[in-house]
Amino acid sequence: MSCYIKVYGRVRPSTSRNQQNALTVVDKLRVKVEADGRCEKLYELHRIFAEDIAQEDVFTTAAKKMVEECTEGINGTIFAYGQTGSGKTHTMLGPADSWSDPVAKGLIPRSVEHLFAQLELKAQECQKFSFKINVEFVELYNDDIFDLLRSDSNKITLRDTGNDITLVGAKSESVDNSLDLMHVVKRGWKSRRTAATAMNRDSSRSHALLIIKVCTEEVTGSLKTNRSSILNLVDLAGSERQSHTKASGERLKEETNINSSLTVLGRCIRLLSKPSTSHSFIPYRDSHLTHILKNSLGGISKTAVIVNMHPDRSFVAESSSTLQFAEACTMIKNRVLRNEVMSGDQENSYKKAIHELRQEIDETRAKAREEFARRLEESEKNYQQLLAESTALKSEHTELRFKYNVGLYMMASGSEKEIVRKTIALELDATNKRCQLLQEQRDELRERLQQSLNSTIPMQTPCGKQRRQSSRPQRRETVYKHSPSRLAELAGQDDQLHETELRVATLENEIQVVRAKLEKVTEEKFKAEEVHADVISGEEASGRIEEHSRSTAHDNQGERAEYQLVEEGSTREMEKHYSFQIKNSAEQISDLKSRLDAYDQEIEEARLLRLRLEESQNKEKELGKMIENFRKQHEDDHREYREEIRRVKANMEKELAERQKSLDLLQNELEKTVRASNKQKSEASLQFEAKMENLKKIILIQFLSHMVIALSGYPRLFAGLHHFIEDDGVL
Ligand SMILES: Nc1ncnc2c1ncn2[C@@H]1O[C@H](COP(=O)(O)OP(=O)(O)OP(=O)(O)O)[C@@H](O)[C@H]1O
Repeated sequence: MSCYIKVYGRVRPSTSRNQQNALTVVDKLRVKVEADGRCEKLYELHRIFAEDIAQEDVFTTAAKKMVEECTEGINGTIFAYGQTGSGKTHTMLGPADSWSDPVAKGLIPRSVEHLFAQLELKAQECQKFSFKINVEFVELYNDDIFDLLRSDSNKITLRDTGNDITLVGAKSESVDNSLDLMHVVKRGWKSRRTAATAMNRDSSRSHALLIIKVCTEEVTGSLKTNRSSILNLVDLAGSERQSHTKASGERLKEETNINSSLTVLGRCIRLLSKPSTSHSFIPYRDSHLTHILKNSLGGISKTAVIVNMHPDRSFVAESSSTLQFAEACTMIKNRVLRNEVMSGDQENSYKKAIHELRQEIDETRAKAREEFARRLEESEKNYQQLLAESTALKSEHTELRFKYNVGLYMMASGSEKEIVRKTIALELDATNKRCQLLQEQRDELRERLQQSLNSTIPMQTPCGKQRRQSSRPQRRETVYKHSPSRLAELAGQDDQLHETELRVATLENEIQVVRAKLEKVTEEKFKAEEVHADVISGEEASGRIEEHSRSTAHDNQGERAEYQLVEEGSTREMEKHYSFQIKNSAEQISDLKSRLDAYDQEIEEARLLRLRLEESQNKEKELGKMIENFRKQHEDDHREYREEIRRVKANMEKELAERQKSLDLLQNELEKTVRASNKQKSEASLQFEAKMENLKKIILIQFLSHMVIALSGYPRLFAGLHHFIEDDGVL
C-alpha cells in the first residue's frame, strides 16, 4: 500500500502586537502569505491549524490514527519542522512543565497515552494478547548522535541494513505503561541541549528523536501473529538566521550545523517530491538526520509533518521557505508495509481461515438479507406513499366531481344532488327528447300560423302585411337540452302554446265558415245575374219585352239596388268583423312571437347549460386520464424497484457463490495438504520401520559378532550357536 506524506501547517500566536501578520489562515486547508501587501501566495496543505487551535485537535488530526496503526504493525513517523521559536516543541511536547496538563500537553504525551490505551483495549478484546514496548531517546547535536537516556557521552553509530536503520549503542528501555514512558521522556529531555537565544529563551540546539518500538503477539487458536512497528516522534531544531539570532561562538557553530542538516533534509525532500527522480540517488547519508529518517521519507512508513510558522511580518521569508518545504513534502509517496508474522499449525490456521471465511459469508448473507429487507421496506414505503398520493388525487377528483354535482344541484333546484348525479344521464336523454318534441311542436305551430296568415292575406291591412314581412328570418335548427326545472316551466308554456294553437284553429274554422258564407253570397249573385241576362236576351215581344223590360228593369233596378244594398251592408259588416278578427289574430301572432322569443331564450340557456355539462365531462375525462397516467407511473416505479431489488439480490448471490467457490478451493487445498501430509507421514513411518528393522539387524549382528568373539574359546558352544543361527535364519 502506498500513501502520501501528510503535511499539516500550524501558525503560532503573534509575539508582537504592533506588527501586522504576514500569514492569514484562509480556511482549514489554505494559508496566505503576504509580503508588504505586494505579492501574496496561497499554500494548500492537508490541514492548517490556526493560532487558536487546541492541542487535542492537533493530536486527533495528525497523530491519533497513526498511533493506532502502530499497534497493527505499521511504522509511523511524526516530525515538527519550522524556524526557531515557531512552536515545534510546543506542538510535540507542550509548554514546559505542562506535559501532564490535560489541555496544554502536546502530541508526544497524548500519543504515548493513546498507544497504551489502544494496547490495553486489544488485550481485553483478544484472549491471548501481549505486548512489549521499548523506547530509545537520542539527539543529533552538531551532526553527532547522543543518547539522552545515558549519562555518559558515548556517541552512537548508525547501522543501515536496507529496510532497518538501527542505532548501535543506544539504550533501549522497556516500559509497561504510559507513565513509565513519559518518565523516560522527561529524564531524557533533561539531557537535551537547549539554550537561550535572541529568538527563544529555551531554544533546542539539537534534533530530538523519541523512538518507540512496539511488539505485539496475538494468539488465536493455534495461530500466532507477531507484529512489530516503530513510532518515531521527532522534534527538530529550528532553522535560524544569524541576523535574527545574533549568535556567535558556540551558538553560531550549533546554528551552522542545524542549518546544514536541515538543508540536507530539504534537498532530500525536494528530490523525493519530483516524480522524475523517484529512482535516482537520494543523499540520505549526507546527514545523520536524513539517514535516520530514511524510512520515513519515501520509505516504508507512514509519515506526518507538522510545519510550524511564525505569523509576524518580520519572519515572512522563513514562513515562505517553511511552506515551500511543506508543499514539497506533500508530493512524497511512501510504501507502507505491515510488519506481521504468522506462525502455528498450518492445518489449524487453514481451518481457522475457513471458519473465518464462513463467518464472513454468514455475515455477508445476513447483511444482504438486512439490505434486502431494508430495500423492500423502502419500496413498500414508496408504494404506500404513491398509494397515498393516488388516494389524494382520487379524493381531489371526487371533490371536483362533488363541486360539479353541487353546480348541477344548484341548477336542478329541488332535486337531491345524489339523485341528480345518478339520473343525470337519463335526464339529459329525456331533456333532449322533450326539446326535440318542443321544437317539432313549435315548427308545426309556425307552419300552421303561416298557413293561417296566408289564408288571411287578402283581408290583411298593409300595415299587417308589412309586420308579417318584417318578421325575423327563420332560426337555425339546434337541438338543445333543458334542466328539469326549466322543462317544467316549458311544459307550462307548452300548454299555453297548445291553448293558443286551439284558438288559432278555432279562428281558422271561423275564417273557413266566413269564407264559405262569402262564396255562397257570391254564387247567388252570379245566379241572379245569369237569370237577368236570360230575360234580357228573349226575341219575343220586344215592345213588351221593352216595356216589360222597362218595368222589369224598373223592378230589377229596385231589386238590384236592394240586393246591392244588402250585399254592401253584409260586406261592410263582414269586413268589420274580419278586420276585428285579423286584429285579434295579429295580436295573438305577436303574443306567439314573443313566446317564441322566450322559447328561444330558454333554448339558448339550455345550450349554455349543455356546454357547461360537456366541460365538466371533459374535466372528468382529463382527471381520469391523469389518474390512469399516475397509476401507470406508479406501476413503472414499482417495477423498477422490484428490478433493482432483484439486481441487488443477484449480485449478492453472485458474491456469495464466488465466496463459496473460494471456500471450496481452500477446502480442496486443505484436503490436498492433509493428503500430502498423511502420505508424508506414512512414508516417514515406513522409512522409520525400515530403519528400525535395519538397526535391529545391525544390533543383532553386532551382538552375535561379540558373542562369536566371546565364545571363540568354547568351540562346542560356538558350533551350537552357529546351528541355532542357521536354523532360525537370523542372518
Ligand atoms: N501555538 C502556540 N501557542 C502558545 N504558545 C506558543 C505556541 N507556539 C509556541 N509558543 C510559545 O513560543 C515559545 C517558543 O516555542 P517553542 O520552544 O515551541 O519553539 P520551537 O520552534 O521549538 O523553537 P526552537 O526551534 O528554538 O526550539 C514558547 O514559549 C512556546 O510556549
